[in-house]
Amino acid sequence: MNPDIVKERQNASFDVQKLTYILDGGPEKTKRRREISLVLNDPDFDEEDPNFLSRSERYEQAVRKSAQMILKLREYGISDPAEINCYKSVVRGNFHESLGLHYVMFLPTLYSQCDQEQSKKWLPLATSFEVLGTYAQTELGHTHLRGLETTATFDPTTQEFVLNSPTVTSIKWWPGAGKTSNHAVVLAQLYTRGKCHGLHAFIVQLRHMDTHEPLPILVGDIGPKFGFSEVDNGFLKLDHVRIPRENMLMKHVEPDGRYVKPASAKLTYGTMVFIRSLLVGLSALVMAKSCTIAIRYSAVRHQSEIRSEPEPQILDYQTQQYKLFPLLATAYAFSFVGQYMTETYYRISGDINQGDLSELPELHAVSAGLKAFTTWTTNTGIEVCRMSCGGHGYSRSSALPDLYAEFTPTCTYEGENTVMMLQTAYLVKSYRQAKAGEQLRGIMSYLNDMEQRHVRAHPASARPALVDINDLSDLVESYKLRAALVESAAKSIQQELQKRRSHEDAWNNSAIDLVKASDAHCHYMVVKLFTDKLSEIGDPDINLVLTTLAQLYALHGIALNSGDFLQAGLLTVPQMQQIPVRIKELLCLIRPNAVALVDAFDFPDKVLSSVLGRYDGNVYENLFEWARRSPLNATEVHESFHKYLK
Ligand SMILES: CCCCCCCCCCCCCCCCCCCCCC(=O)SCCNC(=O)CCNC(=O)[C@H](O)C(C)(C)COP(=O)(O)OP(=O)(O)OC[C@H]1O[C@@H](n2cnc3c(N)ncnc32)[C@H](O)[C@@H]1OP(=O)(O)O
Ligand SMILES: Cc1cc2nc3c(=O)[nH]c(=O)nc-3n(C[C@H](O)[C@H](O)[C@H](O)COP(=O)(O)OP(=O)(O)OC[C@H]3O[C@@H](n4cnc5c(N)ncnc54)[C@H](O)[C@@H]3O)c2cc1C
Repeated sequence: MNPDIVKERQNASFDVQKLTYILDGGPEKTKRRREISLVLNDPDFDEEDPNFLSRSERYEQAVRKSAQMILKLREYGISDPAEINCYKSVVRGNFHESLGLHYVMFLPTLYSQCDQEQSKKWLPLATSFEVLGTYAQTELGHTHLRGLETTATFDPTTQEFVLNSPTVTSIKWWPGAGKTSNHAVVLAQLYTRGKCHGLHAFIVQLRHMDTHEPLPILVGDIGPKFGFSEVDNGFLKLDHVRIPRENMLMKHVEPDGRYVKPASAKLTYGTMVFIRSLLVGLSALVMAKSCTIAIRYSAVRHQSEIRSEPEPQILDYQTQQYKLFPLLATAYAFSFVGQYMTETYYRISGDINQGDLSELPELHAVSAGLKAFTTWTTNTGIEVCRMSCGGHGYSRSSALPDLYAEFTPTCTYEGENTVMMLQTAYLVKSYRQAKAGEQLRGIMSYLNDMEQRHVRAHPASARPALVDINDLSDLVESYKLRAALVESAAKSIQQELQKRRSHEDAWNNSAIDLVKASDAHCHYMVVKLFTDKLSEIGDPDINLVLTTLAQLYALHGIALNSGDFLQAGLLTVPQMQQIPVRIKELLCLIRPNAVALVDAFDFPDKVLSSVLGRYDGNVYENLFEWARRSPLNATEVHESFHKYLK
């Protein structure tokens, strides 16, 4: 064990184990997660470091691992979805799996959209993995749902739907598992009795069940990408492919071609809402991994000097702390927001299953906004962690390049982040409702008293100081009032309308304000949820250290967005000047606990797969060992010498 890291752990002011329990949701859950993590010792999962393999080899290794996972899940009798998720995230490490789409999109779509008869047919096939599925929605030319071109036309004479990709732009593009799957949920515009009824989901068989040969359908892999090398993102061109009427999910077409409206057309989009909710938790997980790597490495790396010899740990540099500790605070904040998002998703989707759709718009708005907010922040955060590790952060052995490459598409997939932020229509609508005197409930209720508070551009000196910057509840209140930026967005729309612009143009001309308002709303939610969580934590030592992190998270966010807070007169200039001073004090308070705080995330070394983030801190000898395994070192003299240099 590296002596620096031993010393760091001795300095901790709280019980790491107890904090792990809080993150997991209780000691029982930690125990079970650790039991599941024992799978890492299973020799059947021994594998080559993917960084030393070609793309095709990586795909093959991933398929083998996916198949092993299925067998092992059966062998160990793991069937609870949360446990399956835990098991898979341990085995997957920092990479995706080729059967991922089957689990996260195909199966959930079947579960939520099959009627009884369809469930009876498809669920046994899909849960036994005879049917391997993907989710084919995006097309070469469009992702915007109303713009999708693939058609499904009902033919009452044969009781079939005819699926067709009429143009190049209508070819399905991106769905994972282009080579792996034999079925797809295909999203297509439904036509019956000559009328279009919008997007609906259909189950389409793509490949022969025994030989895996494609049916008369063009299907394949779209080629190498920025990351996602284990995943065969695919293309799919359907040329008048016929499927039985029973393959339409939620069956909205009667045998005579009559269309029966669903309770809400948006139920077809449910799987996207599910994944967006999951991505909030994934952001927390990846931010936590990145911080673990960068902070442990910063504790064992010595460089340069502060006073005179010996060289200090780089974690003692104030600037290093300023790079990493706000991200550490963010990892904690997002962990609690992830828990909230999961609970909210299951609560509201439970109501939806019972026929109560009243909270569907809120679930959509919250999951879309938080997905965008947390993935954007994490995406930037991983890169900060990587650069804070200097040159060694650039080596794939650090895992940070892979974490970035695998995570960055979360800002794009499942709804491009700007587009998701623009789903703030809901916020503006809520604001208008509140203005008209309606009492809002839930997370939007803060808009009820906006008219009284009148938060808007104001000379800061003209307003009384509202905020004690050391008081978290005051900071939450400030974020809440800043979230009233939605008022500016609503006003911008109003002004545009007064200029006789159409509603659509008024919307587009206010889009920057709308995204800002949405971002401020999400930021408020994160600060509030983090602060609320503190009241649940009884252990005084843990409460203290998490309060310090929450304060850092809130104040750092204000420092980054000082213009908003000053403009709205929420903070005075002298208060603003105190914030950097307080942030520096908080960095000093967090410093002795930094390693313990990342230890509490409890990532096994194999899951981190990072030489820099090793628990024992023995970085250098293992870095040398890792480099020696590089395929270029397989022979002392590389063949290119004989071919070209000699
Ligand atoms: C420590 C923590 C531990 C935790 C650990 C946790 C670890 C977890 C680990 C797990 C690993 C997970 C990751 C795996 C990897 C995944 C692989 C990759 C998968 C990628 C798959 C994909 O990438 S798959 C394709 C996704 N492709 C989109 O995402 C299209 C976006 N584009 C749109 O989504 C629409 O285009 C857009 C813009 C809404 C306009 O929708 P539209 O066309 O209908 O038009 P409008 O805007 O007019 O909307 C009309 C009205 O519908 C309302 N509305 C719209 N959507 C609604 C909805 N969903 N629900 C309700 N309401 C909705 C709207 O709010 C309006 O409401 P209103 O009328 O009242 O105003
Ligand atoms: C790794 C990966 C895996 C994927 N897996 C799947 C899958 O399994 N199944 C599937 O169906 N799809 C999948 N996708 C596709 C993914 O869902 C889309 O790429 C995503 O929804 C974004 O759409 P787009 O690529 O068309 O981007 P575009 O929408 O073309 O975005 C390009 C730019 O235009 C801007 N823009 C677009 N519309 C607006 C607007 N209304 N207002 C303001 N700005 C706008 C965006 O902000 C962005 O800056 C995957 C994508 C990736 C990268």
